[in-house]
Amino acid sequence: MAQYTPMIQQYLKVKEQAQDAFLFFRLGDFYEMFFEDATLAAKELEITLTGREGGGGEKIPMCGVPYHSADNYIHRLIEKGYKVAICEQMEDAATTKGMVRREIVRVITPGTVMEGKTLGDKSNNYMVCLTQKNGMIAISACDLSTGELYLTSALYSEKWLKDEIGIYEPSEILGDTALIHTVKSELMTGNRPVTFTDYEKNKADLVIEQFGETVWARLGEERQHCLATLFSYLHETQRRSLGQLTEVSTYEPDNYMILDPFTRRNLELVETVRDRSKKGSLLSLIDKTETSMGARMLRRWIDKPLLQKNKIEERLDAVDKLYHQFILRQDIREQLQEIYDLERLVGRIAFGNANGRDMNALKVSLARVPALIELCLNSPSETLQKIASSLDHCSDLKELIEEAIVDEPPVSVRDGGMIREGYHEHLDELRYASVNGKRWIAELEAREREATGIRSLKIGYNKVFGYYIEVTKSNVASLPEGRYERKQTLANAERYITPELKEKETLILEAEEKMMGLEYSLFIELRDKLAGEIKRLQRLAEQVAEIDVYQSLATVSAERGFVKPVITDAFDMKIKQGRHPVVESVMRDGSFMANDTLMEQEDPRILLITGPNMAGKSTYMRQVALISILAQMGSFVPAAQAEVPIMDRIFTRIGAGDDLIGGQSTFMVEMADIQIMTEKATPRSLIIIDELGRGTSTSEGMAIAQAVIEYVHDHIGCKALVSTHFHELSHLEESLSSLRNYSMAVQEKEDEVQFLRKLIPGAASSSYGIYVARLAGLPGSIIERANGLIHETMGTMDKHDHEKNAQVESATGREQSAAASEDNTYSGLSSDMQGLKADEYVMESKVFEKAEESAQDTEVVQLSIFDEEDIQPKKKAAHAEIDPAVKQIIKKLKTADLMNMTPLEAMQFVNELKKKVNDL
Ligand SMILES: Nc1ncnc2c1ncn2[C@@H]1O[C@H](COP(=O)(O)OP(=O)(O)OP(=O)(O)O)[C@@H](O)[C@H]1O
Repeated sequence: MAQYTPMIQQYLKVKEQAQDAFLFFRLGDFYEMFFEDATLAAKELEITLTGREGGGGEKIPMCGVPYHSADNYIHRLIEKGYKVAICEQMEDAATTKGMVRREIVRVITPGTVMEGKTLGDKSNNYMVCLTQKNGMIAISACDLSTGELYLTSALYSEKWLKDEIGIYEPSEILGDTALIHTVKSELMTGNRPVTFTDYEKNKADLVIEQFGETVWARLGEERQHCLATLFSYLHETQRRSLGQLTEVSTYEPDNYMILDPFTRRNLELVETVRDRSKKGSLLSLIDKTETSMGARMLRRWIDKPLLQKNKIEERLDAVDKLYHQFILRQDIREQLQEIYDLERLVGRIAFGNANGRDMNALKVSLARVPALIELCLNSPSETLQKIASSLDHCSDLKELIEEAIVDEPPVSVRDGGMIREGYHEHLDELRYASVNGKRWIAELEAREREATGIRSLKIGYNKVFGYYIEVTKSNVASLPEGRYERKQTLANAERYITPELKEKETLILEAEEKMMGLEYSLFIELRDKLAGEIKRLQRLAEQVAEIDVYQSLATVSAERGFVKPVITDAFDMKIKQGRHPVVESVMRDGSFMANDTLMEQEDPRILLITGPNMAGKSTYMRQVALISILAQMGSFVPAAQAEVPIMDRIFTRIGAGDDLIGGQSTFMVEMADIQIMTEKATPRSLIIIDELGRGTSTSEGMAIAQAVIEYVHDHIGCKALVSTHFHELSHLEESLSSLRNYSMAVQEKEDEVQFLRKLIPGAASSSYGIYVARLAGLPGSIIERANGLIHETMGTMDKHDHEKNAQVESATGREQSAAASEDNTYSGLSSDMQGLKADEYVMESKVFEKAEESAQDTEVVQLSIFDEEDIQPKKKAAHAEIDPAVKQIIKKLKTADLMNMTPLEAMQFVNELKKKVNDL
């Protein structure tokens, strides 16, 4: 340390307090960065890296950004997930002897950013804090820019933790090291990077100071601990009081329908699976809100559909009343259009970084409130009337701003020009002095021109010399001697001052300085006054948001022909002519095929849907889920008629290959999810499984699919929609009393297949995979070859007449090998195993209920081999001895009781064996 200059020493001392952040160190008009900060910032911000003598001989890496354009650079770093600590000069450099004191005044982090582009137009920016205590996990989520603060807790469950965090899509997560470690690898959040901070300090007194003893005492211990941790961090980074956090909204996780991150994503509730864009999601379809706080509230409603019938009905009633009132909706929208983002405006006022323009935006917004109240009071909706009659006009606050702030104030709050004339007497006097002084100067210019006869003489001003008289060089000789004191020589001109000019200058500058100081303090006084009324303003923002959401839902429902659902406490779901709102919206008018849904306690409770690829199975299943979600959030639904029971959870397992996360295979993820489903689903849940078991071999996949369906049927007893490409599973209809086969209708004409997109009773007869492959434009040679293979298989199957095999065989190469082998037993397959070290071994296991011939329980093992070149099974020479290791594995498989294993166990067992075969 000693080798460095005092300034660098000071830098290093401050930097110790902000080790995980870039330190923006104020030096005059610049924020400078040094050492590693400088090297990295130069790279990230694409600015020049220089060096500075800092003592110790070597040059210290340095880079800097101008104070006036720092915001832009700060936000670029924040967007990349970094933190930025702002270190300011705490003393006036001009009047301080020695080193100016410097301190960190705020640490801006991705979760605490209050301004700038980083905050998307409408969406929230949450920071989430995770803690655990007494076997409970607590989560608090805070958006400093809007003043929202949510708090909840539950018994320790990793699944719940991930589900809940997924809803907030936080940009920053802090708290308990172990919990952070748990969520870090698998977090399903939006496109933004997430910043993680292990943070375990906590300060209860900060929370008590913020919300009072009573609120504190009402919180459970684990929640207290969580808030105390969050506030400790906020205090450390923001270093000021957080007036915008006026309330803590606690909630119980089981008050809302549970939608895990996979389900939210699969159903494309807020963004699409393909490119994670908002466009194409359910939210973007139903978002006709006019205000940002309305848009955020709508998003919260989608994230957390309600479970209480009366609350849902209250919302539905408001939508219903507006649905039928086109003109009223228009009028309400017109008022809302003029209302700015109240939550963020108010947030900035409380935080202390609102400027004159923010004040005026608030004023303009408040001006719309009386008309909005009037409209709602006269609406036929009791809910809207209720909101309107409790709505606070805040017109006193509007008047305050109106009296104080000019119509077009500047951005900066320090340069004056904000306060209206007549607002403050002394300010007016100072202004008069300054204006008079300037007028005097203008007159002086005219007088000097006349006295000297120099027409081009002018009076100018700069920061260094103040006011001066400027004369071009060619006219200097005409100046009278003695009166002018030369101050500056330019290429073509000379600049002079006179004692008279300097005297006036002092008066003007003093008045201006005082004026700016006074304006600033008047502005702060007004801002503080408004900040003191923040609760009223926040309540107003929330009520405006709610009105906005109702008009949005009503507008969409009317535009898209949605109907009011009947919410029931019963079990049955009855949808007539249901539609997928988003798929329908992108289709030409009328071409979407509506389908009914009927699911009852007894029969049918589970719909097993077969049908070719592209037939519309996924669309159908998703539409049922979306209708439920829309209904429970209080919206109309895309159907001709709908009776919707309240669901506690929608669970979807859609086997798309795009959900590879954390290095797990799709199949592993699928199985882990199914395991959670078996644990969590209740009779009031809706389960949607699309193409279960696709990620593994046919026989395994089908065995698992069957076992899962049986489990859902016998042990969970909830509604389920299951689509499968295993047509063989349709036999389940015979053994499971509440399961019915359905399929998506197709029409065959000669060589053509037409998808009718109609759900019909009964299983599909064919999968038309090859037809779809042709539609997708696969080369003719491949299509021909595939057709050939199918026929070959069919021929072999006929020959063997293996009724039991009909369950497992499909047109893939693997199965052909097994079917074509002489016998599906150990000895029959043995010949295939010889000399195939270089080939891929694929092993499949299948348990048949009963071997018909032997009339006793038997396990049949199939081992088949692919040749890598053409994925075509090849029979190999049958002489050599079987490898003992292979024998062992086969034995193990033969004795394994696969059917009595849980799906996860079965999968692990088979994977283990596969690995052994591969290791041979
Ligand atoms: N009810 C419908 N009316 C009109 N078009 C539909 C309907 N349902 C689906 N489609 C169209 O068919 C396409 C395929 O639908 P979907 O993905 O649901 O089929 P799928 O049977 O699940 O196919 P796969 O098994 O290949 O996933 C959709 O993208 C949509 O354009």
